[in-house]
Amino acid sequence: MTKIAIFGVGLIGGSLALCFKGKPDFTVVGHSPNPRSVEKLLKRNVVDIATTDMAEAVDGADFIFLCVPVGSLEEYVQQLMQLPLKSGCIITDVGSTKASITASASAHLKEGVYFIGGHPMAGSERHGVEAASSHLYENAFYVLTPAEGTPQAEVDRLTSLLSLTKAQIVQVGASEHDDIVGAISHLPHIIAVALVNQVRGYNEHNTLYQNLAAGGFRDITRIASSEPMIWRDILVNNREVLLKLLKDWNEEISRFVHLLEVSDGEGIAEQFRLAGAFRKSLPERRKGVLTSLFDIYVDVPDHPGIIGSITSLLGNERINLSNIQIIESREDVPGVLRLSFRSQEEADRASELLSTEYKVHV
Ligand SMILES: NC(=O)c1ccc[n+]([C@@H]2O[C@H](COP(=O)([O-])OP(=O)(O)OC[C@H]3O[C@@H](n4cnc5c(N)ncnc54)[C@H](O)[C@@H]3O)[C@@H](O)[C@H]2O)c1
Ligand SMILES: O=C(O)C(=O)C[C@]1(C(=O)O)C=C[C@@H](O)C=C1
Repeated sequence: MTKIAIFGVGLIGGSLALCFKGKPDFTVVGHSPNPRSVEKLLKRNVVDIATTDMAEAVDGADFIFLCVPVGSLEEYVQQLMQLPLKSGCIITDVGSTKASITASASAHLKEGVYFIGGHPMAGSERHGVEAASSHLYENAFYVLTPAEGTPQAEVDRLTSLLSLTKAQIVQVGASEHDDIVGAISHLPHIIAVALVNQVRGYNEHNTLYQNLAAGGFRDITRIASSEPMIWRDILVNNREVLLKLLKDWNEEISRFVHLLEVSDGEGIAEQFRLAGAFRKSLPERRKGVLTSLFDIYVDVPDHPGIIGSITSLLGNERINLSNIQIIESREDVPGVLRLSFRSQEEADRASELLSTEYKVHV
């Protein structure tokens, strides 16, 4: 029997619980200090057992996942060290920063207990167990930051458990993790929030700003809706890295200020070319898709039955559709559908067929 205790069963902890629950010989215990949350976890069937009692949660646990906000992680590790833990128990966390918790947990560990920092590079702007999904981690990277001296056998044991998430596990140094994730996750959250607040200010005097905000604004600002307390903790924890990144960001913005001041159109185009080429090289990892797919994008009018019409058109021509997705950032404007096919030939046939009625982008 493998017992897994999860503290903080929200978006990330709840998604982990759903990956483990129901697997043969696994028991998943969720902990919350709030009795109402415990009831909710049981009602939603996310865990096998839910409790407000920390000692009960960790009693005999083989793995303990700390999925609470970054600012509470160290306190949790210290509290766990006061409790009887099973010999060989692995404590891990999912916090979005890794240097401070990896150092502090390693310093407080007791004999026979291991700490291995973790961070799944998947999530969303939503929060709470209501947003949890067993598919959240599929094909995502899941970073582990074992401190020096952690036996590789223990890292392997955690890696083996995490294979149930279908994520790709990678090991990175804790400080290197914070530098990189600061740039690709924390800085973008600051930029999104600052941009929304800039426009929010203009909108106070003219609500047309809000009404005209379309795909571009929505694409870049989705993450501005993220949970404030989660992000307060992340940004404060990684402040040194972020202060340096914001200096570099100011330089990037100053470059644009200069290009505009001197009306350097070619310079501006070059910035777009450089960014576009780099962005194109980013690996695409879509949830639940393990083999490569061939996509086309279709502009569709926003009226009922449109998806049915498209799938019927394809079905009548025996073109196999593997996946269909409404591009979320345009959810309430006439939208774009992404249609995925298993072969280029099918994607080409679909494109030819649908272009007679719709605007198709390949
Ligand atoms: N949201 C993301 O995209 C994302 C991605 C990867 C990692 N993370 C990390 O995962 C952790 C959890 O984030 P989440 O997005 O699941 O948030 P969430 O709000 O969905 O879940 C947090 C859980 O912790 C509980 N909690 C909140 N404050 C607490 C406190 N002070 N003490 C104890 N419990 C508390 C909440 O009740 C909830 O169950 C954070 O450390 C975050 O940095 C988040
Ligand atoms: O997709 C999102 O909404 C996220 O914010 C996920 C995201 C990210 O920035 O990529 C956010 C925080 C994490 O710690 C890891 C992933």
